[in-house]
Amino acid sequence: KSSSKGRHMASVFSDLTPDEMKSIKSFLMDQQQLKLVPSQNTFGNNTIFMMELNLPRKSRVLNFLDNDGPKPQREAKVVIFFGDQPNPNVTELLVGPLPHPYYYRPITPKGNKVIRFESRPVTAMEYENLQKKLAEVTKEFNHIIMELTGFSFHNCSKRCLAFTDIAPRGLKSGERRSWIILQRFVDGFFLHPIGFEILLNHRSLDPKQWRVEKIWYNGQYFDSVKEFIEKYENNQVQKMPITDFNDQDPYSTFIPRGEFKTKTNVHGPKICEPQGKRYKVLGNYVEYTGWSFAFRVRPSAGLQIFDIQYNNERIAYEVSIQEAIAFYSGVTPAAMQTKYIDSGWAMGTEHYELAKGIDCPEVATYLDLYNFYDSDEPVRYKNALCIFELPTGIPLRRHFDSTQDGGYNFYAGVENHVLVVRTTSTVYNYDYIWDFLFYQNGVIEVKVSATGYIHATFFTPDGLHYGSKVYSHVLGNLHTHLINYKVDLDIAGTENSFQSIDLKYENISNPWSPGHFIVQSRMDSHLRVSERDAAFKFGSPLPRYLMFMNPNKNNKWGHYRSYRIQYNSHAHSVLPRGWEAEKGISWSRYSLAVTRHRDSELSSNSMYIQCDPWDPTINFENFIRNNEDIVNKDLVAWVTVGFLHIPHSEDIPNTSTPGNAVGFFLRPFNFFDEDPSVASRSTVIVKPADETFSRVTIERWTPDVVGQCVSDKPFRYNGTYFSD
Ligand SMILES: Cn1cnc(CC=O)c1
Ligand SMILES: [Ca+2]
Ligand SMILES: [Ca+2]
Ligand SMILES: [Cu+2]
Repeated sequence: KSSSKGRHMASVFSDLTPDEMKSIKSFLMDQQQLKLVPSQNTFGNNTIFMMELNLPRKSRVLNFLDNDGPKPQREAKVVIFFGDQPNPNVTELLVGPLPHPYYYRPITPKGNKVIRFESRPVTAMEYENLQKKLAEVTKEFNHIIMELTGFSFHNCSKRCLAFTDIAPRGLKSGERRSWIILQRFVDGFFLHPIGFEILLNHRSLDPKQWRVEKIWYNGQYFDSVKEFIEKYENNQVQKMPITDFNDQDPYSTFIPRGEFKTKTNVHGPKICEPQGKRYKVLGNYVEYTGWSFAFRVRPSAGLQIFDIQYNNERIAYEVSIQEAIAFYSGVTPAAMQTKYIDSGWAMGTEHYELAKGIDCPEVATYLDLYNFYDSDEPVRYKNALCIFELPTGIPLRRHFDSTQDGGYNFYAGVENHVLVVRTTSTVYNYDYIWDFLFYQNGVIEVKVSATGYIHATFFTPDGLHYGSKVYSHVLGNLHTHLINYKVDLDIAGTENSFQSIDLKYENISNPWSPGHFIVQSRMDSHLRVSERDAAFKFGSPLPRYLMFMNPNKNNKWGHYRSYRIQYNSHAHSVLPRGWEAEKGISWSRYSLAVTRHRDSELSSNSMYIQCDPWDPTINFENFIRNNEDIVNKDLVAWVTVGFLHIPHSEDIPNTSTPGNAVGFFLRPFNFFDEDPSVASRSTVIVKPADETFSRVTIERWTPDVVGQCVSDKPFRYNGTYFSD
């Protein structure tokens, strides 16, 4: 397929353009019956909250991609906040056709469930009101906050307070009351809790009705502001003054301090492309070595890669981020309540500009992304996605064929390069770096690295059961990060089966020494026939080989063509099955679950679960409840990776990426007849030209001289240990 055809095909997955967003908005605003008003109005109005591409059904897309069928109609999914209704609710509308829409209809959630108004994500307008309310309610005890901390919400100049609201917002469906942590508003304010946490009920559509329900200060609970003030004045409050703040202290900042043994005040190595780019980016379509694929970035969860092909053969229809959660523990009410479900914070829209040379190499291709989320216009996020080719610094393959006497028969090696597609999500304190890597040997790596600031609470001595003290009065709270991915592999077609392989010991008579026994391992393969049979709960070991295979297609050697899912993860579940908020993240019960592909089971995530995990709009458990047959069917793997994070002093000022990356590989297993990287021309073969090894012949398929950026000397090789 030509690059221009590839680009045309990939456009079926491309995100809404700013022009499409504008025309959808003006079409909907013209629909009088919807009574839509601009989004920065009050809560009691009907507003457009967000819009995104509505993916066409897979069968229609495949008909377009594979059979020259018609291009599926482009449609959008638009989320409306219906505040101006007797029963305020959230409704999703299907709007089309694009680019000039003339119809819309509600998308009915499974089981006709109404999306409760309380389950909507918090908007900028709600935050403005929360900020105002906090200023208002703290006014009454501002003198106490000042006395204890020197910081305030009022006339505060360089000594202001910030806040972090945590979620879920209550204890049962229909509630909207958030614990709010007060912090000093300085660089890295997440690391500056001052000891106050406030429970604010903000369910009412009229912010005047919002009420403080509880105050927590340094280990004590109070039912009202009045009770707190009275007890404080009667010396019934355990005070923990923290007025010794020093604004020269770099603690929570990125400012360098200390010295290394060797200097770092000149540039380190950089990536360069001496003969130009070896990949193509055409809109949302990418070609690199044998690979081609399409991508999009959805507002809730971010990057999705589609139609991944190697040598014009599809390997996966979709590999995409579904959800990222961080569930915490602690002794303060905010810490014990924090169960972040980040698609509910629109992590797919929180992709800010990538810094050249730090977030991605200088030479990367940078693309802008557009969101229509909690705004009245498309908003451009400049350089928010990057694509680059990276030398991994380790050979893809190599061999030094020694003669064992100081000489050699040949040296050969293949340079290892990988194409990376990267976005980031800064979800308040945390920064996730999302990578999809394409290796030349047919391997795909999917990886998330966590960095940013930890979520910290005020230190009280009992907090030490739930984390580490990382500064005076600051506890880094333990939490588990879990990330769920959808992996819709289509191995040599859509009809696939799923098999696990592990080893079992056998004890057999030794055929070459009667009376002795051989104990060895033997493959123990297990075809998984139903969804339950292919749902692997955390707590039981995951078989080591997890294979998507096509039982109708063999490679040259008679094996079923397969791809293997290989984990790089240290995850565990976060709550007992069925316990309250756990119902909203039932995918997290399983490290892996393989289900039948259903267009009605497009995602495991929903933006509404963070604010209502108790009665979730999507329940992943329902995907496997009907325990469908999965032999020779279109299958999807739901992969959960993650890690336990017990913060420690080296998380100050930031969690760093080394050791904090998890993910998985998709590796060919008898899919090809040999390693497809044999097509790589980044290969060098060296052979001695004579018996004295004084001359060598070098075979290579790339220019002799790399070019200025690495060295202006040609590649040389000797290989012996007896010449210089
Ligand atoms: C406020 N918030 C929501 N998610 C995060 C990052 C994960 O812990 C922070
Ligand atoms: Ca099913
Ligand atoms: Ca599939
Ligand atoms: Cu963490």
